[in-house]
Amino acid sequence: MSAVSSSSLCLHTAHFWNKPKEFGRGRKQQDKKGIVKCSIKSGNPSSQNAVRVGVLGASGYTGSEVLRLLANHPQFGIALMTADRKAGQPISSAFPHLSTRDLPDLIAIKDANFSDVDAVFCCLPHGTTQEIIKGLPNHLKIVDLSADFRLKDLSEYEEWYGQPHRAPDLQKEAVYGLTEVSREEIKNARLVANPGCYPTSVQLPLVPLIKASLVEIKNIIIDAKSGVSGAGRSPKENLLFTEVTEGLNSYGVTRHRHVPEIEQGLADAAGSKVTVSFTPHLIPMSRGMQSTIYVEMAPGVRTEDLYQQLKLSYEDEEFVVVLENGAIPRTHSVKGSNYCLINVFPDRIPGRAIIISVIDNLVKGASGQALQNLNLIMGFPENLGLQYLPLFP
Ligand SMILES: NC(=O)C1=CN([C@@H]2O[C@H](COP(=O)(O)OP(=O)(O)OC[C@H]3O[C@@H](n4cnc5c(N)ncnc54)[C@H](OP(=O)(O)O)[C@@H]3O)[C@@H](O)[C@H]2O)C=CC1
Ligand SMILES: CC(=O)N[C@@H](CCC(=O)OP(=O)(O)O)C(=O)O
Repeated sequence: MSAVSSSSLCLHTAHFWNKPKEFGRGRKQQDKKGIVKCSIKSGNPSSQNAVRVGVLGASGYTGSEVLRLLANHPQFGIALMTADRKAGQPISSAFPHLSTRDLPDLIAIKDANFSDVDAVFCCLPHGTTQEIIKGLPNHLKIVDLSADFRLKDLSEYEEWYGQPHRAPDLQKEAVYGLTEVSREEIKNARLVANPGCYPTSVQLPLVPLIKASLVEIKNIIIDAKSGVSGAGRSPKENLLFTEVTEGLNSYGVTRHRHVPEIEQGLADAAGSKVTVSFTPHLIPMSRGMQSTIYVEMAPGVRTEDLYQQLKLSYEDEEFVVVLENGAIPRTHSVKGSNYCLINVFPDRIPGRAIIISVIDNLVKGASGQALQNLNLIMGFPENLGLQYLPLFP
């Protein structure tokens, strides 16, 4: 796969997701290449014009989730969508659930012309993403959902990802996009490294508690569980129905690549090195993630203090909700939404507390947070296109 070609297919139109397809009319508006004509000017966020967005990796789970979320976005129009194996196909063959809207066909990245695009969501596998982003034109705002630009320390990147970083200069420029923590930096970023799903579910509860010195930064134990969509759409033997259903699979024990990402975020909050025990598990459900976090409280601190601090930290946040005392956060309560639900409980072991945090791995853990970040970059209200209630049951 190569970097972007400028002599390639040019898509001069953006597709507005906020209107359902007009059956019988929409098709008539297509030109010979099947491109739907819409009179949408490109990206001046301060005016009423639409921002023209590209989705790289639109045939994957996070890419399709970006498309679903953009359906309710009044300002972002979809200008182009890429795939690898599925390049050349209409989106309806990759994702029948998206076939009720007029969208561009999937194309290879090498055939994409970004001259008329303002911003991209990069929903590609980690490792290959850095080369692709390196080849993108400078005018683009980029929210990268992969892990490629998350670790500031390049030697740590090499240690955990097993290869030297191939775009170190871009790495220096990237802003880590945990929205509630780095909002102001994100607003001015060109390249945002969207956090991993597990790190999002862990950092949202722990960062305010560590910043307030309410928990000890040693002895943090994280027991985390993810639905299978967290592993992406490419076929893998360990993701077969027979391997996953009716079972619980731990993986990456002691060496999951989200360990350094979590430790980096917690160290920033603490101002000193933090080491965590982190064990992820695959559970037989499509989407959803829970992190159960065991912490030791600072001397004299009570569980109630942790609870009040979390309440205070997130009282003005729309998407992070600290539940009422004693209520259990459940993955069912966040499915399809951008919410993170948190609560804290006293442990039977004196001086310790148990924190439970749940998110939808594909929304707050990926595409929803990415949209939150692009809204910020483009100067729009952060919640635009994200006010979905969870799907329950
Ligand atoms: N799934 C999740 O819950 C989360 C995922 N992430 C990260 O987001 C990124 C995307 O994940 P996800 O959507 O799950 O992955 P998928 O495997 O579902 O999708 C990957 C996408 O990238 C395309 N692709 C694969 N290889 C290449 C290549 N060499 N060149 C160009 N395009 C390529 C695929 O095209 P095709 O289908 O045609 O092969 C597909 O569109 C990953 O980095 C992942 O780690 C982050 C947070 C959560
Ligand atoms: C269930 C499952 O396999 N989950 C993925 C995490 C998904 C994610 O956030 O990955 P990135 O860091 O690549 O963005 C994993 O454990 O690798």
